Amino acid sequence: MSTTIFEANGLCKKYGSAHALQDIHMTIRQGEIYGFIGENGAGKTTLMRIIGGLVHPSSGQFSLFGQSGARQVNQARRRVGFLIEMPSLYSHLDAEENLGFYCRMYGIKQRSRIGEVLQAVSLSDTGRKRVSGYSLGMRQRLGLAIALLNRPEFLVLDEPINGLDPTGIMEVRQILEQLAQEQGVAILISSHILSELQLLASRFGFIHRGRFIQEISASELMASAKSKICIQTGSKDTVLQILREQLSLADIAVTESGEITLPSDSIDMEQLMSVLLEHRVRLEGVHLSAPNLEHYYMKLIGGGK
Ligand SMILES: Nc1ncnc2c1ncn2[C@@H]1O[C@H](COP(=O)(O)OP(=O)(O)OP(=O)(O)O)[C@@H](O)[C@H]1O
Repeated sequence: MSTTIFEANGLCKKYGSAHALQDIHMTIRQGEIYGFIGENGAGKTTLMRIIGGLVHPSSGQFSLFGQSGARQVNQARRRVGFLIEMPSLYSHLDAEENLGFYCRMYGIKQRSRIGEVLQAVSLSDTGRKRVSGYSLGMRQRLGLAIALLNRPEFLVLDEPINGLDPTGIMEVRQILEQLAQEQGVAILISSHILSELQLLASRFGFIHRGRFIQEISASELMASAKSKICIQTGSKDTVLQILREQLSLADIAVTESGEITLPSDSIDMEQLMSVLLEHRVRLEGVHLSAPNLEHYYMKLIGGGK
């Protein structure tokens, strides 16, 4: 079992009488990418702010790198990189100058680190361009570069792929995967883009209205539901008849959008295709759908069918 990096025990945060977080228990281990999922206002940022020392819990405890005393936790925070909301960027300065400011703030003397993090987030070629001319995606990447400056062993990233285009999202995924796999960095990441989190994270924690409702590993997610064959066709009745009567298949369903689904292990895909084509049915699409984080989440919070 790898080292515990962060552990929360009964963490609560109240704003007035409103609970932003209630009785949170969770553990994040070295080298894992932990996807933190919840609706707007669920409490994700609040937990991250607690880790960053920006907010104090109302009750409960947490440890960081095994440290739980206030002074020791503060020391331990030096080993963490944070991207919580957008960091303050000086818009009249370029990327290098902004990073230089944070180096001074963190007491990082090694100037070559600036070039390394700029390269890591693909901003090396921005030259003297001022941050005021940056796109949202470039600002996000500069924010990530700031979080990487201190060579963190734990990264806390609140919606780091917000505003990135598909290439930017893929680049960030590659950076994070590399950090976790090659350097054993633990990563806590929140995002509303669940399809991307599913590609990235090895474990998922679900929070709903301030309560931690479930945790599941990537492999448990894959085992949570059978993958399905999905058929889109203009000859729905004929296809249903073939599947039920000729192929004697059970467990066939029709979705609201008219797609026919059946368990992928009930028939060989090639056999299915050849029978359907033999009957000259009009096929608009046939694909395999794997268990999906979005469906899992919707079901979990009672929003799915
Ligand atoms: N400073 C504050 N004062 C009062 N209430 C707050 C404060 N900060 C957060 N809250 C409340 O705490 C709850 C949790 O907010 P939080 O920002 O942690 O949610 P979130 O899961 O990060 O949401 P989002 O996905 O929108 O970022 C919300 O109801 C929010 O309104």
